Formats: sequence, C-alpha cells, structure tokens
Amino acid sequence: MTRTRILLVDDEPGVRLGMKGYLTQHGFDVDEATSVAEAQEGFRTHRPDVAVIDYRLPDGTALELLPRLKELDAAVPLVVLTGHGSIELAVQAVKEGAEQFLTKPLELAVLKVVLERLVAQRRERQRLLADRSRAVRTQVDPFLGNSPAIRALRDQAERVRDSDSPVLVTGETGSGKSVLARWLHEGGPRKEAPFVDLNCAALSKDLLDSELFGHEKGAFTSAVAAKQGLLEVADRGTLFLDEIGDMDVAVQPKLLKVLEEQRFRRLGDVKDRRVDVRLVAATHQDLQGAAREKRFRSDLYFRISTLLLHVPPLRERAEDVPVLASHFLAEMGAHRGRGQVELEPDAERALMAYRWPGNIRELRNVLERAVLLSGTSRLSRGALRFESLLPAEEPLGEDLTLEELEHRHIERVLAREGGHVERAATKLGISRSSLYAKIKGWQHKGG
Ligand SMILES: Nc1ncnc2c1ncn2[C@@H]1O[C@H](COP(=O)(O)OP(=O)(O)OP(=O)(O)O)[C@@H](O)[C@H]1O
Repeated sequence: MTRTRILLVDDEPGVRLGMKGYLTQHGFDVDEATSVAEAQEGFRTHRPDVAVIDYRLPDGTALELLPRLKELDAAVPLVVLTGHGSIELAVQAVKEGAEQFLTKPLELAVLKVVLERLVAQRRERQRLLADRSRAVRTQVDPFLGNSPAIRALRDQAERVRDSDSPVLVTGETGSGKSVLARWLHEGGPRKEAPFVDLNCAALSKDLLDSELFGHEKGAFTSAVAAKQGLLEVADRGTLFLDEIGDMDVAVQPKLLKVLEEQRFRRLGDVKDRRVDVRLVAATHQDLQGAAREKRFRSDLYFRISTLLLHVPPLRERAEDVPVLASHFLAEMGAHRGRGQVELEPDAERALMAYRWPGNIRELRNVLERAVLLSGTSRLSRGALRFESLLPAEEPLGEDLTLEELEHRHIERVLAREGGHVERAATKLGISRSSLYAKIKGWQHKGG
C-alpha cells in the first residue's frame, strides 16, 4: 500500500514535532512548511495527498493560502487548524476551498481519522479521473489456459509484479499486453492509486508532450489554463505507455529523466516536480532492433527493459484456444441472456489449427460474429469466418494420398510464410530448388 503524503504547515516547531511524530508512526509521510510562501513551494514541487494548515502563519493566514493551493491543484484536500473555534472563520475557510476545519488543541486520533477519510475520497476521485477516457473494465485474467508458455509467463509476471522497476511487455498485436499491464497494477502494491493508460502511437509529438507532462497557463497559444499531465494523475500509481516504440524521439529523453530522477517539468514551467510512478510499457515492435538502428534511444531502451515479459502469440499455445473460446462464449451467452454456446468438435479443431495473426482479439471477434450470425447454441466449423487472408487451417484429412497430403502441407507453409519460397523451403527442410520443382510439378498437373 502506498504511503500517504501530508504537508504540515505550521510555524510552531513544537506543534509540528508532535503531529509529525504521531502521523509518521501511523504510516504517513510528512513534509513540513512554516509559512505561506514555503507551503506554496512545497506543495508545488512535492504534491501532498492532503495539506494541514494552521490558520495563523508568519506571512499571512490560511485564507490567503487556500486559493493559491487550490489553483495549483484543486484535487488536494485542505484541512485548516485554528486556535479559536470561530464559526465565521470556518465558513470562510470552507468558502475558500477547505474540506475540513479543526480546532486546537487537536485530538491527534481525530486528525488521523479525518486524514484517512479525505485521502480515500481523493484516491477514488483520482481513479475516476484516470478511467475517464475508458470504460472501467472488469478484471481479466491474462493467464487463461494451461500451456507451458502461459504458465511460464504467469511465474515471471508474479515475480516482477511488486517491484517498482519499469517493465517492458512485448508481444504481437492483440495478444493481451494491455490486459497483462492492468493485471500488474491491480494485483500489485500500487492498486489503490490510479492506472493511467496512454497510447503513444495515437498522439502527435506535441499532444503526447502536453498529455504526459501537462502545461502551465500560457505555455503555448491554446494553453488558456494550466493542465495537469497524466504523470501527475498517475502519481503513486502505474503509467502504462502502450506502443512505446512509436514514442517521438524528442519525448524520449524526458521520459528517461522521469525514470531516472523521478522528476519532470510541465511545459512552460521553470521548476521540476517530483513524481512517483511505475512504468509499464508495451510494444509489438522489435525495440532492441529499433535502438540499434537509432529509431529508439538505446539509453531509454536499457532503462525500460530490465524486466521483460513476453506474451506468447496464440498460435504458440494452441492448446489454450478451447479454454479462451469457452470463456468468451460464456461471457457472450451471459451478455445476451442466453445459455452457454458450445463448440462442435470440427469448430474447435479449426480454431486450434488457425494461425491467429490478430491473436486473442481476433479470436474474440471471430466467435462474436459466429454467435451473432448463427443464432444456435452449437457452433460448427461452417459458422466461423476467419479475418486473415490465410486459409483457415483445418487438420489434414485422413483419407488423402501421401502426395495430396504433401501438396496441402506445402501450400499451407507457403501461405504462412506469405508466399516466400525461400523461407517456406527452410521451414519444410528442403532446398529452394526442390520446392520450386514441386510447385512446377503441380502446375503441370493443373494443381
Ligand atoms: N487472457 C485474456 N482473457 C480474456 N480476454 C483477453 C485476454 N487477453 C486479451 N484479451 C482480450 O483481447 C483483446 C486484446 O487484448 P489487449 O488489448 O490486451 O492486446 P494488446 O497485446 O495490448 O494489443 P495491441 O498491441 O493491439 O494494443 C482485448 O479485447 C482483451 O480484452
């Protein structure tokens, strides 16, 4: 569980000492400030979860400080303390944005309860904010199936889940990289904090910059108000950068700085801010190759790739296809208020033999379409329409001659290799010229 950070603003060292001792003992991290000016600076550079502010400060009152803090970040709850319980003061403080007003002498246990409640509310709001662009998903198990490949992935993922180091998730499109990233967050020590998900391929350099780092008012022409970056939203949580291979090279050194120093700067700002995020990055590209060819910074590559998780393509774990398929079919049945749709044996065989270039996403789509169009409770091979241009791979028939069997197998390997004769020949374990000879032979026979 992440520790809650409190900013304590009081000019009396004795009061601060007492409160800090108590709160630290109860699991809070406490930063201190002794004046309006120090409080503003501390709040700006090291954002607390809650600020506790004494009413009277050497250079002003809490009423002056409140709107300034609210301007910096309206989401941080503020608690005001005063020596004399005055209703007018309380009303005024609340008007200026204080969430809570407490009188001195303070019951430390009461303060603790108040802080815990405010922090829980803030975390909930932050979580909603982080999920604003996506429907909240129910937890998906990334390790459905029992193949050695998926069991090995689960073992590795469990080992890296609780660490703070960056993780790089590799795998083909649709194989479940995002699902795994979310699982790392939801099962790990940062689960109470936000999971922020950003697709680097979908944004131009400038947009990516301002989405990630935020900006100050006036940083560029359209920046009419200051904006929090997603790094700040993800503070204490997980930042998931999908398609990191497409991140603009100009943004990459800034991300490296965040990872190395836990600092970043909003566009147009003059000072750094501190942030504590765990990075999970994903890519379907060969990032090492991209780094070698200077399309991706190699220092960033090394920083993010110490913990590497590779999600296997579905075709390398065909035995998991029936498990995944019945999971999707149950889900679809429940969604439509119908019973479970079952697979006929010929459909199951076709699903297991197909190459799934679009992986789990494609499997789900194929089943969804089949369920919609067939309207029956048993799906046969004929109901399946595969997305890829490759022929669906049904098991080779038992009553073929050896020659027909060879012919079909060669066609299949050629299709898999995209018609590349040399690669197909290597796969088949024969020379290119023998493969050509065989193909020519069929052409003669009109095959
Ligand atoms: N283990 C799983 N159980 C159920 N659904 C899954 C599983 N893995 C992936 N999916 C589903 O498959 C689809 C693709 O998954 P996901 O978005 O995680 O893949 P990805 O590898 O991140 O793809 P891309 O590279 O295109 O971003 C999603 O709809 C997801 O819900």
